Amino acid sequence: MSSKSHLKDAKNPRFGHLLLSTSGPEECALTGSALLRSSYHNKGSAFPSNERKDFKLYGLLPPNVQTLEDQVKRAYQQYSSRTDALAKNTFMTSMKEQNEVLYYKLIQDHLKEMFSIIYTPTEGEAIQNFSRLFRKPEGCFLNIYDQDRVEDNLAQWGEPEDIDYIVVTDGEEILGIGDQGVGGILISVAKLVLTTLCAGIHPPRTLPVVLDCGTDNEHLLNDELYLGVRKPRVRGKEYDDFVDKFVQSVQKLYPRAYLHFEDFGLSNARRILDNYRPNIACFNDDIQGTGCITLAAIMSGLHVSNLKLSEMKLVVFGSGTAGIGIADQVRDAIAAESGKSKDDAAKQIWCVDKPGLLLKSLGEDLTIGQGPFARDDKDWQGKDHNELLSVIKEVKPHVLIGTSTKPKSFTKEVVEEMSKHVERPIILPLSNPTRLHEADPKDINEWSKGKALIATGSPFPPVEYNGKHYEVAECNNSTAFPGIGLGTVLSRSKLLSDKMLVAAVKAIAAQSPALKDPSKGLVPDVIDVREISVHVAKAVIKQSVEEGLATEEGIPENDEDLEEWIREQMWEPRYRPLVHVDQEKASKHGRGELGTGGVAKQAK
Ligand SMILES: NC(=O)C1=CN([C@@H]2O[C@H](COP(=O)(O)OP(=O)(O)OC[C@H]3O[C@@H](n4cnc5c(N)ncnc54)[C@H](O)[C@@H]3O)[C@@H](O)[C@H]2O)C=CC1
Ligand SMILES: CC(=O)C(=O)O
Repeated sequence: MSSKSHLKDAKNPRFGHLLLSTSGPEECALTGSALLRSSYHNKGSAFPSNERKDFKLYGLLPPNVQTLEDQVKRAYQQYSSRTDALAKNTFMTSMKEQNEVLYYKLIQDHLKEMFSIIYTPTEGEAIQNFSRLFRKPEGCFLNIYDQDRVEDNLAQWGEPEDIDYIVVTDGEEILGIGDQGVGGILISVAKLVLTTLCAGIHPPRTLPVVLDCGTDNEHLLNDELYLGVRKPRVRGKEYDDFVDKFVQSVQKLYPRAYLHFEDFGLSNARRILDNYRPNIACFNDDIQGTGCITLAAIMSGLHVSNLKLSEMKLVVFGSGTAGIGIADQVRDAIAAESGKSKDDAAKQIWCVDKPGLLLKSLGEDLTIGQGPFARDDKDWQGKDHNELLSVIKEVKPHVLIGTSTKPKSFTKEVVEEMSKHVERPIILPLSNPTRLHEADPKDINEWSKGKALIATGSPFPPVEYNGKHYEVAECNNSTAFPGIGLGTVLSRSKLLSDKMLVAAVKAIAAQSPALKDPSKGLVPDVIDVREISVHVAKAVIKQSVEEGLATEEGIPENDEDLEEWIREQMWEPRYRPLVHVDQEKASKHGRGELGTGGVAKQAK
């Protein structure tokens, strides 16, 4: 377990109200080797001599004092010596356990290169191998067979004001690789790493959680080293009670925390979101985050094609959590832009899944999310609706989205058919990991003769046609959820409303490089994501204030001040001076990690 600091609210001289502290000294009661083992406070070879003296570190470190930059240089050499992606990922996990500031600084300085290592696709591999690679636990493990302990287990992470952001998964539908049981904890960890990297959410104020409900993954059930509950997944009332117990405990213990649901299975994701959204500030990334980033990509593609949302026709291939999340977001945006009813707006969207086009006659086989998009059977009588290609021929869509996990399903024929009817087909194969993409952007580009506007779920290199280069944007919810979370956390919004999400989409779309140059990405590049997050957070905060949902009192009214206020509260990886406090003072803060360790309240 690494220790965490208690970041106190501080007065900002300029605005005169409370801010999360990002500067100034941090209090720490740990000394000697306990301090070196605290990943949040550890500076390793960068401890300055005064801190070596005050914190009893002499003799525990080699004599030369290094800068963070020196450390990054050394760590990057070590990272580069690992030859395969998974080995690089495990190296980074160890680095995080040893020194969080160095970990975040190393990634920040090599963001483009390391993003796919610490996130999809390589994190997917790490999750699949969780029980084999396991060395040190991170996060909160809650067990459906131990429901009475949920509140106590969660209470170990601090006092009511200590936690801002929780990511929780039940591990059922991870990153396109299905049920990973308890290994899902690593997606909660990875998404929180992104909130820090991309939006400056303070690492010690976050909490990754897995709800271990068993697994239906036979491979894991038969693996003698599997670390989770080795039983089939619990479903039905017992599952719902468990989720509810968790949510109620979070509300009781950490009433300020924003709850991010991640990678729940198809049958639960939407139900859970619909259930809690009216009452607490919560978010489902696969539904809403994916919906937001994809709508932003569509909006910038439509801008290039000079087309209005209300004229656009969209086919979604793979109508599960992400596909329907996108369909919802697009439908709502069409309705808002055109004044159409949601039902009429839904008529611009055709959803395809395993049985082919979703038709009303599928009845109870349709999920609650799919229902509103199912088409009248009579409109398709005598027409082939079983294959994607025939649906494309009939509908002649402007936009095709893949969230099916079916690789190579956007065939040459499909892409050629789309290109026949539309000047600039917008084609977004979003399934992760890379091997599951519905098509390779290089092929889409060739088959459409350079006309397609493409974005993908995982990173791809630029493509070329007739000597011209086209950037392939990564359309991944990682560009959306950190800024949405930052805005909701900073405004202490009671809820995350639809309008706050729309505001976020507009803020992302407005920053899309393709607006200025159509050969550039349809959504902003990850390298710019911190800046994008400031704009997204600003839009979210303003909307929250407008709807009377924000409870933070000191939000500046004017745009420039608001931006500065946001930036000042974003955590950055740099060493802050440490001030030694005694155990007695530390325990007043309620976080045991300020003490010498071994206290029940000691956090991660
Ligand atoms: N780029 C991004 O930001 C995101 C990408 N994704 C990716 O989208 C994919 C789907 O994720 P979820 O929606 O969470 O999974 P899901 O399991 O909820 O949905 C997948 C859907 O595809 C359907 N499907 C499977 N095989 C099919 C086939 N042969 N033809 C037509 N439909 C088929 C399934 O029946 C299901 O409805 C994953 O690969 C995931 O990594 C998900 C969220 C965000
Ligand atoms: C990106 C993401 O959330 C997924 O692939 O599921």
